[in-house]
Order: sequence, then structure tokens, then C-alpha cells
Amino acid sequence: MFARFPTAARQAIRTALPAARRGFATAATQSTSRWTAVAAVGAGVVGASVLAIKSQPAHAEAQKSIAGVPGGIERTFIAVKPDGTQRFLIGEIIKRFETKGYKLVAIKAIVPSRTLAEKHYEDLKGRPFFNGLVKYMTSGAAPVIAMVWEGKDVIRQGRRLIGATNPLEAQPGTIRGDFCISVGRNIIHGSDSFESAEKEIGLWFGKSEVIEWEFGNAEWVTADN
Ligand SMILES: Nc1ncnc2c1ncn2[C@@H]1O[C@H](COP(=O)(O)OP(=O)(O)OP(=O)(O)O)[C@@H](O)[C@H]1O
Repeated sequence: MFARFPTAARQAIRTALPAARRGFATAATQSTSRWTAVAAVGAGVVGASVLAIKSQPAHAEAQKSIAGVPGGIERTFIAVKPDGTQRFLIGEIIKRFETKGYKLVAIKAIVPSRTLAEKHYEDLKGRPFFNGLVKYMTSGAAPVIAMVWEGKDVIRQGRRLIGATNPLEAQPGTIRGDFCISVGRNIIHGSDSFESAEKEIGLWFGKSEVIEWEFGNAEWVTADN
């Protein structure tokens, strides 16, 4: 896609991308112009507009999301549930995301409080399985492995890697399709939308727990030429 850009725009994007990645989580001190340049790229706005946004006001910085840019470089919340932990599937699940090309930017083992689990699944309150779901997530028989993964379109792609909620409906090759058989023990959670990712990352992690870092070989993973 780069080949169609004016040279100056290409250069602006190259300058902006690393800074934007650095600027995901905190960044009151980061450059507003660089971040907003990436927002423009994510929205498919190129060329002169990439340069023009340098003059956008500083309040744009405050609107930056912990889940990144929708459809662009996003972040998603992924959790290995207690059954996945008990069944020694943490490494396998991490491997699926890592080898796909996504970047792990936060991870911790945690036994969630009832309040946290209920907040996380608040849209399911009233469903017959809600209490059992919360009990299973909070039992402490094994921790939840909470993670944030970052990369292009990672929210939607993460759901594809995970597979259908009911493992019996999940395609072979997906995580649930390969490793489980019961909807009540489906080993993994993944954010299902940009809004969910924002909510869930904010619920499970503090800003300082999400680490900004760069792939040494980013060009080999992310380039579109
Ligand atoms: N019929 C059911 N019986 C038991 N548990 C269920 C049932 N339906 C859903 N669950 C549990 O509730 C979780 C949340 O359900 P939801 O419909 O949000 O699916 P999901 O988005 O694929 O799952 P998750 O949010 O865990 O990624 C499921 O992953 C599963 O653990």
C-alpha cells in the first residue's frame, strides 16, 4: 500500500508508527501529532491529511484509547480461564497468539474477586449459568491468566483464533475447537468488540501494567510493502 503514497507521507507514517506504539497507555507526555497520524492511517486517511493533522489540538491526546485504533493497531483482553490453567494450556494459548504475529503487552496470574468477575460478565447477569460462571472464574482452584495482546485487527482475529463459544461448534484448528468440549469449560476468553476490549483491559489492568515495547523484527511481521 505504501507504494501509492507520496514520499513525504510515507516518511511521516514511518516516523509516527513507533511513537504511536509507545504512546498507547500513558502518554500525557507523548507527541499528539504522532499519535493522531497513526489514527489517520488506521482510518485509511493518507497523504496530505497525514501531514495536516500535525496541527490538531492537544485534547486529541486525551481521547486516545487503551484498546488502540479500531481496525488498526488494536489491543484485546485475553484470559486463560481456570480450566485452561489446570490443564496446562497456558503455553499453547500464548503460542497461538505469538506465532500469529501478535505482541504480548501485559500478563498476570490472578484469582479475580467476585466483584471483578461480575463486572466482567455483567452483560450476562440474569442468564441461568451466570452464578456458576462467576463461581468457576473466582474459585481460586487455579488462577486466571489475564493478558493484553496488541497488533493489527487483534480483537476480531483473536476471536477467530479462539473459536465459537460452544466448543462443539468451534472449528478444528481454533483453540476451543482443538482443546475442549464443554461450553462451561471453554478455557479462554477474548474481547468481542473494541468497546469490550476498552472495558476489559481497564477492568483487569492498571495503565502501568501494560508495557510499551517494539518487535525487533517488526518489518517482517507487519509490513504491507
Ligand atoms: N449455556 C451456557 N452454559 C454454561 N456456560 C455458558 C453458557 N453460555 C455461555 N457460557 C459461559 O459464559 C461465557 C460467556 O459467554 P458469552 O456468550 O459471552 O460467550 P463468549 O463471548 O464466547 O465467551 P467469553 O466472554 O468467555 O469469551 C462463555 O465463554 C462460557 O464460559
